[in-house]
Amino acid sequence: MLPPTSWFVGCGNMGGAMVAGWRKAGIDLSGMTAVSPSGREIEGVSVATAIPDGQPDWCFIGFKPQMLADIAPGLASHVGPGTVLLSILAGAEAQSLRSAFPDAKAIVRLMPNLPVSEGEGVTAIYSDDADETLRAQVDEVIGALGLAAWCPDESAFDVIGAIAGSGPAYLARFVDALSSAAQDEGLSAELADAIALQVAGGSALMARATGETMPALAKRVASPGGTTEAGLKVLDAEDGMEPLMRRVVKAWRKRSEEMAAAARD
Ligand SMILES: NC(=O)C1=CN([C@@H]2O[C@H](COP(=O)(O)OP(=O)(O)OC[C@H]3O[C@@H](n4cnc5c(N)ncnc54)[C@H](O)[C@@H]3O)[C@@H](O)[C@H]2O)C=CC1
Ligand SMILES: O=C(O)[C@@H]1CCC=N1
Repeated sequence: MLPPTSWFVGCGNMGGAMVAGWRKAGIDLSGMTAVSPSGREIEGVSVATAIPDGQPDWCFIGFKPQMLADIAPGLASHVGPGTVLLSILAGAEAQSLRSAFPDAKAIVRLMPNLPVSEGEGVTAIYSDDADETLRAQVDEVIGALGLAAWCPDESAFDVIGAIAGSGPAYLARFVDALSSAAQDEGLSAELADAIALQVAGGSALMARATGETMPALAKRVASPGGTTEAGLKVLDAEDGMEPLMRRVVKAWRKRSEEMAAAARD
């Protein structure tokens, strides 16, 4: 579980979701301090408005990637040879983090997504210097938030980030588009939103329970020559869903590479 002392420097949307997930999983957070300039209360952890004295066992960083160059110089002396640095910053590569925190015991990159707050998240994990003991500890702590996926390299880490880290936003757009289409056909916004979300949630739950593949699920819904098939023809067209998602992931990767280059400077 979490070591005796841990800090979460920059505990906003995403950091707060991780804390909520650990709370829900019953993880002991008594040794965790969130460092947050706003001083906003975060249930379950103590909050400091400035970096405290000392060096924690683990130091999570969860501020915006663009702030790394501003925050790291003041934080680095607190990340000593006994401190593991765990970063959720998109785009900041292990090598850049190592330069910013040269004394860290190990550098671990995490790419979580917001459903960690419900214990239903996906978190990509990468480290090139964590030993077996640390890997097992990280596995346990991150595994409490949902699926924990260790990546062999940062390229795989980026792919998981693209589909899981950002995935809730992409899925939100799909569900919203389904609702908008229903509203165009005359349903009220309230009913259309509720139905679109129930379709997404229900289908995901069913597929996970049965282990059914997505093509098999679609086939089971679409009667030959029926209404679903007519709709699927639009989604399956040459300029349909798959090429669209490929463009989405390519745009993610391009932006991630730009951010990685900026963090290297
Ligand atoms: N939102 C998401 O779904 C995901 C976000 N991430 C990563 O998480 C990080 C944070 O993103 P969000 O939580 O969405 O942003 P956010 O803006 O909600 O959180 C950033 C937090 O950093 C704090 N902060 C600002 N200056 C600070 C300072 N000098 N010292 C300490 N804390 C400071 C802010 O008060 C805020 O609470 C980013 O690096 C992003 O790449 C990663 C995966 C998913
Ligand atoms: O949009 C971002 O850059 C972060 C990384 C994944 C989700 N949010």
